[in-house]
Amino acid sequence: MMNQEWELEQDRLDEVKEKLQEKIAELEPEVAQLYGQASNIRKHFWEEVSVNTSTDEDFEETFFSINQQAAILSERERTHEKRKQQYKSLKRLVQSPYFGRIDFKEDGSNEVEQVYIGLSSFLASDGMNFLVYDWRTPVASLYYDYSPGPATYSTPGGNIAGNMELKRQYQIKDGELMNFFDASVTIGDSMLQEVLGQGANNQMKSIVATIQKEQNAIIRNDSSRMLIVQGAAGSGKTSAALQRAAYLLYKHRERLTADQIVLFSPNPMFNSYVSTVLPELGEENMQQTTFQEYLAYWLGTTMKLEDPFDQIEYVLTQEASVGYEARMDSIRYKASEGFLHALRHYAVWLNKEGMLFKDIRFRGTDLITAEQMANQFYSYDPTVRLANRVALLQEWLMKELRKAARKEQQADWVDNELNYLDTEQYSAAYSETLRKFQREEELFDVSERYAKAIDRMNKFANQGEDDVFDFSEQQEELLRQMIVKEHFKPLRGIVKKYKFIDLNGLYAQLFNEEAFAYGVMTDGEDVPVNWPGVCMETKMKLGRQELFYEDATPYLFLKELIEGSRMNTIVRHIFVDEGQDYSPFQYAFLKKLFPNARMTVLGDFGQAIFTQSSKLQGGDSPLVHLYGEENTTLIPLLRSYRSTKENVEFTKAMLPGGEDIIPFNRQGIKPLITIAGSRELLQRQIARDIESFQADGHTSIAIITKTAAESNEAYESLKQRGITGINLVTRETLTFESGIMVIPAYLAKGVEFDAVLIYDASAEVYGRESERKLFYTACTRAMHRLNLYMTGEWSPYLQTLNPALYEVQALE
Ligand SMILES: Nc1ncnc2c1ncn2[C@@H]1O[C@H](COP(=O)(O)OP(=O)(O)OP(=O)(O)O)[C@@H](O)[C@H]1O
Repeated sequence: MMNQEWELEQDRLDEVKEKLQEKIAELEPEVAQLYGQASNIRKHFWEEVSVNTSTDEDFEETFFSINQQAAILSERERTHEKRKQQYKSLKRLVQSPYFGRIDFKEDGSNEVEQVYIGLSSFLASDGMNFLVYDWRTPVASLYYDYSPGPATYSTPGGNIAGNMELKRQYQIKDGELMNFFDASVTIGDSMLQEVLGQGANNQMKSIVATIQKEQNAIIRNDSSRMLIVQGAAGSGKTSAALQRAAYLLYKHRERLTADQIVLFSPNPMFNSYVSTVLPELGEENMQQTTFQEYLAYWLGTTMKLEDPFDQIEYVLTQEASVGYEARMDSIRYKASEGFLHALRHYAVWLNKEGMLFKDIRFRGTDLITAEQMANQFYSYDPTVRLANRVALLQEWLMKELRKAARKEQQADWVDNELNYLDTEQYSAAYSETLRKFQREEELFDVSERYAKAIDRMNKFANQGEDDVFDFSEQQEELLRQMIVKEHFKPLRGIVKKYKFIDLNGLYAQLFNEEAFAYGVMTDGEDVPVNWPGVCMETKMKLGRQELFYEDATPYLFLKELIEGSRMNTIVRHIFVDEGQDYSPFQYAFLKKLFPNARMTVLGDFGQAIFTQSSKLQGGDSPLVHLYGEENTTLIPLLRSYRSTKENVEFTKAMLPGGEDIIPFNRQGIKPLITIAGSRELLQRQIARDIESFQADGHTSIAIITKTAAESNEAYESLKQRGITGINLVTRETLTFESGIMVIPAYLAKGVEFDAVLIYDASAEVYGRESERKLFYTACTRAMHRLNLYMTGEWSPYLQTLNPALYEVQALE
């Protein structure tokens, strides 16, 4: 029986491969021509944002119409692109045409349909018969959601119910059938066992062949504005996110393109780690960025920004320094919803009083003073929103500048500049001036006058010498205008770029030591305990034109309350990975920045290593408040796939609430705790263990440290001990390489290794309760092997563990 089945499957595979080859041969000549044409993907999506000075609705509408035009224009390009894509996916299919099959009998029908599922659909030449169904088609969801028996799937036309008679998984490599299993006869998921048993890679893999039911729910969710996934370490959050992006691109292929999806990653290295998944699935990559990149784009030219890794280094290493407690208070407070409300109220208060401006000066004197600006500003109708008033003031300032420029034209310094010109220079400057004028907006006004001048000249030709028009006088006037205009250019720049607003002053004004004043400005917000310290730290940093990481987003938030919000209406989906690491502020920001986007947040509060973290679920989750409970779906993931059962049992035991985590049943070796009598012994043992891991065939090995300084120490000591090919990963590292690496825990977020060595797990290093999650994050990076080393007292997180969960060895 089995042999017969095997033959049938083999024959079918051969047939499909042959048809695929035929189709490839047919497309080849056409595609050869199209190659070399670069795809046209938008790189900096925020360059396309615009300032909103009117109502949100107005703007959305304008943008919508612009979008439509752009869509038509790019349609042609897309057709070419589709051809190339089709060709590429056929090439991929030939290697492995499908990975699954279900036999489905629809209720009321006598026929059993065989549905083969692969990376993309492939139709027989009659155009009717699906030889392979794309894994994202509605019918394919049966494969992920059901075991044989009654099953239902939904289509745009409604639900279809029936009976699944068979569910089969295939392993096809390089076009060869290696194996297949029927779900009804295999115990456990052997396919998944095999995939998870493999080594870690420096690139994330696609998981389409083994997507689990609860992951499928994330991938195919297409109704909620906000989808939150709270998932244990290694539960496949990032994997699900990437397959979800591929799913959305497929489902909405007529109107959604890859550049309308943006992924926010924890660091640039992570971007490189996940960048191959979508292309592997036959889709163009989505846009990937980090929040820091966004901050730097808008603030980086005027302020020196601290990044989140500087901040965490400070938090982890500077406990003994003066002002530490105040800074911690400050970080917590500035990430809170309370501060968000405070800033919103502050903008309302500024409508009545307190706006701060900067004098506009010219050649050493005040042209328009801050006081004049304030008077003008507060003369506008008080019901006009802050940003709109600023826009009015901006217009007024432009007008004032034009007035001042006219006055300035007769000034002595202009005479001086004119006098420097000899005849030749003079006429060259004149024609240059004219040319410039013709290019500029004010052309109308000037050319009108010029036309009049020509007119008068013509009259002069007719009327004789008496009525001589002094052409040189006109030339001079034009030149004077131009000279002043050139000198006023920076002033216009100040106005256009809102530099007449004292933003630093406005932000600093909030941090007036008097809690009472703060309450007045923010409609009664309370201040944190260490308020004077918070105020001092903040103002000191601002005074140096620098911003702490915790200040950068609120500062930008205030800037936008004043200047108008920037928004991008093109992007339709945002994915935020490691979502627990973002503050409520950052979420408020993303919501504002992408008004037309749905948000998918993936995270794990168990790995919340930053002080400003947000809870993902529960009544106090800022994420649930963002779009309201009715628009939010929460999907928990409790099964952990990355690590062996032994590793998961060990790590979950140190996490409060970890008892809910369910390890995938993959057997391995218990974590090993090595206690060394000295640092020397510890380092020597680490070097030995690395070699033995390598001998066992583990290619990706990470020595995980707490801080950058510890990383340096580990790196140097291993080099000295003759371990070669080690990469020291710092926050500047852009690509994720496999091999041996030394890496601080906060940079190892989201990635995984065959073997993890925790460089120093003693209480001296991981002693504070606040660092428990950092430790947990580090340990959960291990797929197969986890070793921990220490010289002194054990970290308290380990002391309380059941000794049956680990092995211990002591070195003297
Ligand atoms: N359904 C699946 N089939 C095969 N492999 C899977 C599946 N789900 C998860 N994995 C694997 O488990 C590992 C962890 O997945 P992933 O990195 O997506 O988890 P995560 O929840 O984002 O983890 P963390 O929060 O710890 O960063 C990866 O190697 C991934 O390929």
